Amino acid sequence: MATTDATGFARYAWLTAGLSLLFCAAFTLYVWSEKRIDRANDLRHESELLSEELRQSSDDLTHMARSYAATGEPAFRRHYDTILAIRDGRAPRPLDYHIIYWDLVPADGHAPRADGPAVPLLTLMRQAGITPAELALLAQSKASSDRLTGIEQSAMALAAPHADAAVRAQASRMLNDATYHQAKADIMRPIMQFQLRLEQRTDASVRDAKQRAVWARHAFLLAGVLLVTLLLRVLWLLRTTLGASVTTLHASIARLGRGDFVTPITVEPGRENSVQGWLAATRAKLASSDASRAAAEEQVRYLAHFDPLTGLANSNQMQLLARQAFADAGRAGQPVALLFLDLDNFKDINDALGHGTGDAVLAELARRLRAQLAHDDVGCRLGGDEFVLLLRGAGRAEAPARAQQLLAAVAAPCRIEQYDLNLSASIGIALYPDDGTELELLLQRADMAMYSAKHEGRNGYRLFAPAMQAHFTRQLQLVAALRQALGSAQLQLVYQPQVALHSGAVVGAEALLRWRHPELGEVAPDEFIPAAEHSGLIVPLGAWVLRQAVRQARTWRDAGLPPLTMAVNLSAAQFRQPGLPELVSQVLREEGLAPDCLELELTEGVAMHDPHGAVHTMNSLHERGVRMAIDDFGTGFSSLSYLKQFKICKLKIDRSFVRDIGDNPEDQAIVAAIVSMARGLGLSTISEGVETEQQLAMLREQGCDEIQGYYYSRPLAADAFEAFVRARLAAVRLASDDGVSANNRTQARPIFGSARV
Ligand SMILES: Nc1nc2c(ncn2[C@@H]2O[C@@H]3COP(=O)(O)O[C@H]4[C@@H](O)[C@H](n5cnc6c(=O)[nH]c(N)nc65)O[C@@H]4COP(=O)(O)O[C@H]3[C@H]2O)c(=O)[nH]1
Repeated sequence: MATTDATGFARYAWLTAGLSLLFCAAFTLYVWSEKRIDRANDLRHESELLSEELRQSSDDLTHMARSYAATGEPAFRRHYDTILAIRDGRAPRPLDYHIIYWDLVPADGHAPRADGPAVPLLTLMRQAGITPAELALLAQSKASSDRLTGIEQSAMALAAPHADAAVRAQASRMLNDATYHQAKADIMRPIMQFQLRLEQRTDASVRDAKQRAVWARHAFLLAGVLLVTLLLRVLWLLRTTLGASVTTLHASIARLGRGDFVTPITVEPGRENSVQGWLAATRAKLASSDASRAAAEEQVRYLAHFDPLTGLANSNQMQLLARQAFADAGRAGQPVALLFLDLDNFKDINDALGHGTGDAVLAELARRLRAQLAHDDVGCRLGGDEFVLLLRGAGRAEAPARAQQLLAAVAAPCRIEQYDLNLSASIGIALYPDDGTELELLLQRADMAMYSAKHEGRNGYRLFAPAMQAHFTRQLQLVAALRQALGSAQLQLVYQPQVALHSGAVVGAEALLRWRHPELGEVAPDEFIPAAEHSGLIVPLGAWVLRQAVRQARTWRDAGLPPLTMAVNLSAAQFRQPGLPELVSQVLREEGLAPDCLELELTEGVAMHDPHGAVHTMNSLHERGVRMAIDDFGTGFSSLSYLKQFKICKLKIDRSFVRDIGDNPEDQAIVAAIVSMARGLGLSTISEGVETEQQLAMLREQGCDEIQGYYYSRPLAADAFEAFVRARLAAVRLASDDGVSANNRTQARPIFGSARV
């Protein structure tokens, strides 16, 4: 509708402009017509004056001639000549001189007016716009008058100043006889005819002009009325398009210009689609975007201090709140417990159920934690599944109980979406002021304590102890030294034989890493492997081990040793590397070893941490012909369904079940179950940590396939291992030559079993 109004408005505006032009044209025509009337009248008047001048000059000449004839007064004769000279253009024409000559002749005889140009009367007549026919009449009259001047001149010649009375009387008769009168009449007749014609012609043109003026006036009036009507229409349309008066509109725009989006702009009903309506809508939008901007700013302010997922304070805000809490506690002489809480196995939830569920778990966890906090305690989310809680007034006596409450709250049954989850957390506690007065230090120490809690089985809490600090310092020291040691002679591999129970032959070797540091001395793998895993160094370190072990296997094969399987430990971080299968293939290719000579050992925990990913990686390695074994089997929580899917060939029974197998029926039962299950799944078994003959006998009884342990040999340097294998081979051959089982011969006397390398 507004568009229609605007179009109508434009159309009417153009129409109005056109009509205005028409109005002006009509007005101009009217004025022009009126001027034409005036001009015609002026011309008539001027022409009449000129014709009158001709007649009057003739009369004046007659008077002068008669007066001179009667009186002989020379002045009359002079006047006569002057009139004639002016009429013929020989003397200057006095300014404003028309027909009256007498008023130019005052008593003193001086001319009263200034002189103008000398122009003959006929020339003036010609210039006055008189038609040729009319001019011919005046010329005829002028010619008659000129002829009469001949009679007059003759009469005046007779009446010289000293002429006698009879001569003068004769001269006067010449100027009054019938001939003279006839001549005079010849002058007047054409003038009369001229005046008649002039009258008729002028009347006609005046009539014409009047007629035109009437038309023009009517057109002008009509255009005026129409213009006013159109103007009113245009104004109405303008008002409709604007939707309000110009003043109201101006006020509305001025308000918006000032940034006032709050005061509403009123719109008359039905005028929503007008300029005022649009302004009102724009104001509403601006007001709403203003409100959105304010809300966004508020949100930004909120996000600067709070975690949007849980509504808890973020680390920025925690700094402020912690400083406040420590300052208050410092003044009051009270303790503050800083609890560092980390969900156990949260990564599994995220990986298995997705990040959306993970977020829901974190939100639920935050809700539970908040419910446990006193009003002046502080709850923060540092990021991920890490939370920090500041408990005011909680010292060494109270903090453990509070931590226990929090752990219980976390462990309460939890249903997120369709999942029933068992949540647990590990908490590290650092106390203000005992463990530090600075937030940074307390956080670091609580973090250490939390890691200790994780290390010791999770779902628990630990108070910070200085020993932890020593442990972490040692870990840092080891990591730094290990980084230096990478690729140097400090690192060596040793190889522990793996013996087939049924033949007593060495069928494989497990590669084990050794580190001798020039200052730290021999560092145990149980110490430096976790440090390497923690720091990520295990990835390059593991790659180095893999290449060294594969190279050694190839060297032994080239040296003529019987086929052996080289077992290499894979850490969790290595196993998670997306390029692991490619790396393994590359190393085998470059070192020239058949893939089935390599066996990668993966702990049960690592495999079950992300079973989906493990299946994928194992499939890829299996396709490349590489063998896989599960290390430390029995200590984790393998799901049988996954075990079925894993492309493995061997289970390595953990040494904790072997240690007491001779005396402990439970261990015997476990080992029997593992062996039987492995057979069921088509897997072989190897027992580690076999040290005694009794253990060996029990394992043979249970049907275990292979043995690894000090009973046969400690891990050996490469050349010692080679010697071991050759010696064992010779012993086995000798035994078979004697017809005695190699097992019977060798089991009682392990070879190279004396020194740990
Ligand atoms: N008490 C006893 N122990 C025996 C016996 N036979 C062998 N052992 C020890 O048991 C460990 C077997 O290795 P693991 O279970 O893979 O456990 C290994 C493995 O998890 C890790 N590790 C060692 N080398 C590497 C490596 O190159 N890469 C990775 N990722 N981990 C390694 O360090 C752990 C400890 O290695 P080591 O100290 O070499 O300890 C070795 C070995 O010396 C025995 O009869 N009695």
